[in-house]
Amino acid sequence: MTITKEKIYHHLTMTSRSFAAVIQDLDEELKDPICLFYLILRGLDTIEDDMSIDLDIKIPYLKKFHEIIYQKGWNFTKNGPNEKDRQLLVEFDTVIDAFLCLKPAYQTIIADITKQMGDGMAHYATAGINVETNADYDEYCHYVAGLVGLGLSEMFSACGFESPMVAKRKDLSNSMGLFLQKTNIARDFLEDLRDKRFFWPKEIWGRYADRMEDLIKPENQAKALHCLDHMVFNAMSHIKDVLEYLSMIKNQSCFKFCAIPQVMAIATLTLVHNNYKIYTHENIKIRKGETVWLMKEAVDIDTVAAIFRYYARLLNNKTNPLDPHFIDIGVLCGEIEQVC
Ligand SMILES: O=C(O)CO[C@@H](C(=O)O)[C@@H](OCCCCCc1ccc2ccccc2c1)C(=O)NCCCCCc1ccc2ccccc2c1
Ligand SMILES: [Mg+2]
Ligand SMILES: [Mg+2]
Repeated sequence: MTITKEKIYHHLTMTSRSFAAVIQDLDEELKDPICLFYLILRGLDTIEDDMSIDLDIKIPYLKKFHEIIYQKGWNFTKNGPNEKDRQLLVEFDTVIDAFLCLKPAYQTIIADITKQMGDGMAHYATAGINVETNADYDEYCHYVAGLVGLGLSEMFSACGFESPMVAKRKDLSNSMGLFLQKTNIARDFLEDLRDKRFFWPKEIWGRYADRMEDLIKPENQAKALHCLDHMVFNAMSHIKDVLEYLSMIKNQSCFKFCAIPQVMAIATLTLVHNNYKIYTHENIKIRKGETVWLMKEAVDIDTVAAIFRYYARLLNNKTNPLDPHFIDIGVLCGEIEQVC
């Protein structure tokens, strides 16, 4: 391993518990391109997430990041001291050196997704622009996660591991990202509220409270749980697309890479559903043993479908009959059972 490669995989393990493992298990042809795709977008996200950076500094960086990745020697030291992945940007020149060694086809895919994501993040970072409607919510999640799915599908098809059809089904690739991102947004309500980051759409929370922060008041517990279940129901709407996408993936290394984050997400969503701890605790996550079991089991479409069926039934059993979405969740779980 050259020094650069060692540094690259060090940054990967430092910035992501969940994605580092699945990226490192990828076939040699895709491991470096996807690792760098991850690090470049994590670098972009580290600028987006840092609320201590003035907008008139932040927004230009978000929009020009797709050009910065070609500038040898570039680093960024404007992150606040508490920004969790700031070291990645302080040493970003190593990422750029490795990116410039990739095959041009991968460089082009990465740069194109980075440009679109940066433009989308800049739009939603603009003062006064918030996630208000369900359409805004889908659009924001498309920018920060759906686009990752599109880029990954393009790489799978470009290297020949998967059919060109995988890159063509942008709707399914987009849903792969939306399911993961919406699960995290439902899970991280309290952390994001503390950071004054509002991702839950007003079209949803507005039906249960006058202000989003009212959801954490103990006297609003029943409405807060109905709101949470509405967010869970919204995320579940992507599951059919996720299963259809996974059924297209034939290469074993690509399949595990795609399937593991999805089964972790359905397990997390089931834990989050109807769980008042979302409003009282941060860092809610599934048990280590469950994670190990899911990573071992998610090896083929039949087992993954069975895992989704298992959690859909678990989630349905947890649903409170008084919940306005009780019927809808039951219908959706029934559909999942049919698709699987
Ligand atoms: O700061 C944090 O730690 C969390 O940040 C969240 C946020 O700020 O909203 C948020 O940041 C989003 C912007 C940067 C995207 C970074 C990323 C993530 C996973 C990747 C996997 C493979 C290749 C490239 C990848 C790029 C975040 O990390 N959300 C986690 C869900 C994103 C899922 C992306 C995704 C989409 C489709 C996929 C299909 C197959 C396999 C993995 C997939 C992964
Ligand atoms: Mg982030
Ligand atoms: Mg972000």
